[in-house]
Order: sequence, then C-alpha cells, then structure tokens
Amino acid sequence: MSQNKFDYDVLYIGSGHGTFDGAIPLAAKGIKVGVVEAGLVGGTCPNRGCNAKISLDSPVTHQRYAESMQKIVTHPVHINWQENVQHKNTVIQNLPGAITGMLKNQGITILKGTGQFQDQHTVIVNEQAITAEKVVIATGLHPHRLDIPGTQLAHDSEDFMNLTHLPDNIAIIGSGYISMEFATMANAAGANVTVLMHGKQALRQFYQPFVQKIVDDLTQRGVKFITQADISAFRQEGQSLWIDYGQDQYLKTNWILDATGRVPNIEKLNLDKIGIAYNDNGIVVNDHLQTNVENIYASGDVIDKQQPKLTPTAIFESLYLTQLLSQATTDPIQYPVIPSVVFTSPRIAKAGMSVAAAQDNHFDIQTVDFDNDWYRQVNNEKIADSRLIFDNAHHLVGATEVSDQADNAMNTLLPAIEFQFGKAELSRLIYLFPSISSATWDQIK
Ligand SMILES: Cc1cc2nc3c(=O)[nH]c(=O)nc-3n(C[C@H](O)[C@H](O)[C@H](O)COP(=O)(O)OP(=O)(O)OC[C@H]3O[C@@H](n4cnc5c(N)ncnc54)[C@H](O)[C@@H]3O)c2cc1C
Ligand SMILES: NC(=O)c1ccc[n+]([C@@H]2O[C@H](COP(=O)([O-])OP(=O)(O)OC[C@H]3O[C@@H](n4cnc5c(N)ncnc54)[C@H](O)[C@@H]3O)[C@@H](O)[C@H]2O)c1
Repeated sequence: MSQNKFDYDVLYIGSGHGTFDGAIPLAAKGIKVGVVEAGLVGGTCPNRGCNAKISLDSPVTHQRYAESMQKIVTHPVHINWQENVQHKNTVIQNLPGAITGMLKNQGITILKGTGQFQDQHTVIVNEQAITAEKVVIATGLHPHRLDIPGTQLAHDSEDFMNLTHLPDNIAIIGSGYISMEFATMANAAGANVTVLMHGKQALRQFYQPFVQKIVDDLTQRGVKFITQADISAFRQEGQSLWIDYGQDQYLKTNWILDATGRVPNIEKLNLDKIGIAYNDNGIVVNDHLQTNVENIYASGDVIDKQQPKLTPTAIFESLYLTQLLSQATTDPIQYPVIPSVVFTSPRIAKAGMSVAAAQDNHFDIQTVDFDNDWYRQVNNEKIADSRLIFDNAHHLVGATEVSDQADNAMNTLLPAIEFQFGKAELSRLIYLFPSISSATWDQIK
C-alpha cells in the first residue's frame, strides 16, 4: 500500500484489542503501521478489564467449590483480598510489555500520547503532526459517572481492582455486568455490599428467571439490592459516605463504585473538525467499519453498534480490518454469533437467539434436566439451569445457561449455533469424556 506520501499506511488510535490483534498481521503483510496510545499498551482488557477481573475472581470460584463440597473438603475458604490484588498485579503486569514486544517485532511504531485529528490524514500526537493514508479509531470507552452532587466521591472499576484494603461497606450503583461481577467478588471477600439499581431488573440483556437465581443467591449471601433507587447525591461526613436516594432515603457506606455503564472515548479526537459522524453510543460506521470520512475506519468498543462491546467482538473487527485494509477482501463484515457471560458465581451465559425471541417465533425451547445429570452432581452444583432453542428444522439457534460452568458450556455449543449443525454433523463430534463439553453436548442429541 505504501506510497511514501504519508508517514504511515495505516495509523491506529488506541492500542487495545480493537487494534493490536489486527495491526500485527497487517504489518506482517508489509504495510507500514503506527499505533498512537495515550495510556497503557493493550488498552482496557489486559490492564483493567477482563484479565485483571478474572484473576481477582479466581479465588471466588475456589471458595464456591469448597462450599459445594463442604463435607469433603475444608470449608469455609477465606479470601485474602490484599494478596488477591497482588497476585492479580503479578499476573497482568507483563502484558503491556508483551503486547508492545509483539507490535515492535512486526516493525510497528508506537507513538505515546493522545491523538487528535488535524485533518483527515493528519493526527497530532504530542504537538507533532503524524500523517497516514488510512486511520483506524479504536479508542474504546471510559466509565460513565453520574451527574449528581458529590459524584467525585465515587470510584470506577479500575479503582476497585486496585484496592489494597477492602472496605467494610461497599455501595455499587447500577446492576449491569460490572456491578454484578464486582458485587460477587466483594461479598465473597467479606465486604457488606449494597447494589442500588436504576430499575427493577438486573442484567437486563439476560434471561430474567436465571438472573433472578443469581440475585436470590447473592441476597442469601448478604448482598442487599435496592430497586428503583433514583440516586440524587453522594455526601461525605467525616470518614463516612452517604448516598441520598428515593424520597428522603439515604445509605451510609465506606466506598462507592459507580458502575452505571461506559461511554465512548471520542471527546479528545476533534471529530467535529473533520466531520466524522458519532452519537452517544460511539462512532457511526457502515458495514465495512468505515466512517463517513472515507479513509477513516473504527474498530472495537468505540463503534456505535448493536453487537456486544466485548473483547472477542473487538478482536473480530480488528481482524476484519486486516483483511479489508490489505485488500484481501472487499466484503462487508459479517459478525458470527457473539456469546456473552457474566462472571458471577454461578455464571450466566448466552449465545444466539434469546428465549423471548424464541417464544415470538414459536420455536422449541428445551429445558435441561440438570438434577439427573450425573456430571453436574460431581461438584454438587446447586444452581444450574439451561434453555436450548431449536428452530423448526431442529437446528440449535440459541442457548442460555446459569451454572458454575456456563461459560464453558456455552463455548461448547457455539459451533452448533454458528454453523447450524444438523443431526448428521452433531453425531460426528466426539468430546473428551468426562468433561463439561461432553456433558453439554449430550443435552442436544
Ligand atoms: C471491568 C471490565 C471488565 C471487562 N470484562 C470483560 C470480559 O470478561 N470479557 C470481555 O469480553 N470483555 C470484557 N470487558 C470489555 C473489554 O475490556 C472491551 O470490550 C475491550 O477492551 C475493547 O477493546 P478496544 O480496543 O475497543 O478498547 P480499549 O481496550 O479500551 O482500548 C482503547 C485504547 O485507546 C486509548 N485511547 C483512547 N483515546 C485515545 C486518544 N485520543 N489517543 C490515543 N489513545 C487513546 C486508551 O488509552 C486505550 O488504551 C470488560 C471491561 C471492563 C471495563
Ligand atoms: N463479563 C463481561 O464480558 C464484562 C464484564 C464487565 C464489563 N463488560 C463490558 O463493559 C461494559 C460496561 O459494564 P457496566 O456494568 O458498566 O455497564 P452495563 O451497561 O452492563 O450496566 C450499567 C448499569 O448501570 C445502570 N444505570 C445506568 N444509568 C444509571 C443511573 N443514572 N442510575 C443508576 N443506575 C444506572 C443500568 O441500569 C445498568 O444496570 C459492558 O456493557 C460490557 O460491554 C463486560
């Protein structure tokens, strides 16, 4: 692609999964690539998202297994929060360096600083003008903060994952992914957790009867849920924080996590100057991930899209752009089935068609009998339920599960959903036995 007219053939702004998974193979094709990064290389997922979170969650799953097997193994398991955070730091601290190494090994230049458009081919980084034939905006999201008095007294998910001392009382605002996962972790490590919900439903995108099982379980473990909280202010009095909500109601706490969603990192890019279309959900792109300015593309969480804003989606988009920008394809992006999971204990996972859509389509919704599944009895799983959705030709088109291994169960089912396997293909697949995959696969024969 290089015509020597620009500094780079392709310049990415942001270095998260929306960038690096695709930038590396793009550079390997001989295309001159630069990456602008304002913070840690690798972005949210490795440094303050998925990897950090799953490391902190690991002892929770051990605690839950010990609880299920309590007559067999020593119970209860105590979580040392400080050690847990230190362990997490050890697990993730080398990731930015490793990703930097992978980028540099392919000859990619990393420009440290905040990128801002000057014109459609020029990005200013540290007062220096960098030019590129094509630009990919992959700047991700940052935490939303409630616009109320005292909002600065609240913290975000990154602050939570760096807490060296776990506060006795934690209030979490919102009841989405971060709220439910972090409520699980904080409760398991011994904090008194209160979740203040916007409406009446937690995890609105998930099958509500399964969500209710998780809410009920957390409630039994001491987590308090306040519905329709309508928060008006955070206040500090001495060492205590107060949350004003509803009609003259208030909650005393030590630490507040604002988990009310995440918003696109677009304000510093100077998008209006070059006329790039965007809205509150992100940058508007067409089915080639191209913005309304023809040489500028977007990838990952910063895109305004219907697909879940998750790491695998960002990776898929960055790899699609590798193909598109190296002219290996001119096809539009075609997203596969994108599964999602909330890493509560038990997990809740889903892929493909929802139960509600299945009901609308009069499709077959099968309930799995976990009580009589010997494999699930091995770990004494107490909360396990699943729905499998088949179309009229008996293809599996969707699934949702709540269980300790719902994430792995969903991964097992994915090929059948994505590739519309019929009975002939299904009978050709052999999974290791005994394993969660074979137990899951047995359900759909
Ligand atoms: C607490 C938490 C837990 C999560 N857990 C999961 C999970 O378990 N599974 C999952 O699939 N997803 C999870 N996610 C979501 C996942 O992290 C994101 O989907 C993924 O990181 C998106 O990648 P991205 O490259 O689009 O954006 P990011 O990874 O956010 O990268 C964007 C980068 O752009 C940089 N940047 C922004 N503006 C500029 C600028 N103007 N100039 C230069 N650089 C800039 C930022 O510093 C950042 O490094 C989680 C997210 C959070 C917050
Ligand atoms: N397991 C995973 O894959 C995982 C885990 C964590 C985060 N993530 C990603 O990060 C994103 C952000 O997570 P999140 O939990 O912050 O967002 P979310 O969209 O999942 O949840 C936001 C919550 O805040 C509530 N809320 C919104 N405005 C409010 C207000 N004014 N007052 C009170 N509550 C309000 C919403 O009702 C919702 O419950 C997710 O959408 C997902 O893309 C994924």
